[in-house]
Amino acid sequence: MELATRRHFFYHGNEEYVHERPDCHWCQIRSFPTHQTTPITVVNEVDGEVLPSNFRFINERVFGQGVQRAEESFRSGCACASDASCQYTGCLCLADIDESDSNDDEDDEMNDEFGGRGGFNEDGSRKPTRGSEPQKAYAYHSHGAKAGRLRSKLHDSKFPLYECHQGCACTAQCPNRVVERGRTLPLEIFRTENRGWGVRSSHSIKKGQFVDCYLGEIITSAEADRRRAASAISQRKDVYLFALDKFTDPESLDPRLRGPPLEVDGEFMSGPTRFINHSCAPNLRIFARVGDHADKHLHDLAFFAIKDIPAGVELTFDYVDGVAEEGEEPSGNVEDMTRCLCGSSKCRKFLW
Ligand SMILES: C[S@@+](CC[C@H](N)C(=O)[O-])C[C@H]1O[C@@H](n2cnc3c(N)ncnc32)[C@H](O)[C@@H]1O
Repeated sequence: MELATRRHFFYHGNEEYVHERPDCHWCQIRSFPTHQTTPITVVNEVDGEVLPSNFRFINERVFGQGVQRAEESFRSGCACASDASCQYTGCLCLADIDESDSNDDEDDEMNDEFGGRGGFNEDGSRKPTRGSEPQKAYAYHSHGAKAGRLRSKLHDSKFPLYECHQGCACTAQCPNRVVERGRTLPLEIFRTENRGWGVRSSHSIKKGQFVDCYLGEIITSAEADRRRAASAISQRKDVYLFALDKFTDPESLDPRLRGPPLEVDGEFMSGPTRFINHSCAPNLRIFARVGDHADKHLHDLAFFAIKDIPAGVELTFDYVDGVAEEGEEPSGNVEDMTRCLCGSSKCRKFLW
């Protein structure tokens, strides 16, 4: 433990050191309401390194300059009288879908969850849409042992997840509020042997289970470009910047969706997911999640498990998901590229 942090750790209650609290990672983590139930912890059993002192833990996203939620008058939610209704087409949050799309299967494999009846093709691609809005489907298993987990057909897809939210008539227990309810797992940031910090959980995680969101400062694309240009880590700055481009469409009637999209910068303020490393054979994937449809330009980035993950196994995602193919030869000068140390048999050898 860093000397200053060590002193602070033992004397954080002492008024003399109260000014150090905002910069103390331990105080930041400890202040979160989830600290008692699903804490974030930091361990280093490898070397003397501590988390970057210019990094701050946050538990909700921060809006940068020029970034705003939709005005109240544009906001809307479902009017479902019971939470159970939010799994069906009558729910405004899933409104554009055919009756047959909203099936209620308990088990994908047995019932072929979307079974050709729903809004998805066999390869996970979306079926043709009616009108300009894409169809929406209830993304989670509705009951049984898998309740609340992402349906298997979505694991390989790029579909956004449409959830109920605070503006809806349903309750906070509505089954279609998985991401909104937040992280339900403790996460540990740990020092890896060769890739800096990584993340794991002391709990086993089931395939389809929600893990956490990628948090950070939401900034305009102009500000993101400015930060890229000014960054001490040059093009690697991109590893902390995620574009909120799921709904970007130059022809959109909504000017906020015409692009360029907003971006999330997690380098200096974020949650534990900012420390998740890359693997060419990952156990997590990121999905765009929408609550209020008026806030599509601010959609969430939600990590879900795409495999059963035993307790203590490192959590990883593919940094270039869908861009790089297995066995693809690296383009560019290999000397200038960063070697991938994921260790998987499917390793593509380079990060970028
Ligand atoms: C988003 S950060 C992940 C957390 C990081 N390990 C840390 O200590 O802050 C991304 C950086 O982690 C390292 N990294 C992540 N995955 C890696 C991998 N598979 N092989 C080598 N380095 C990796 C690279 O240095 C990369 O720039």
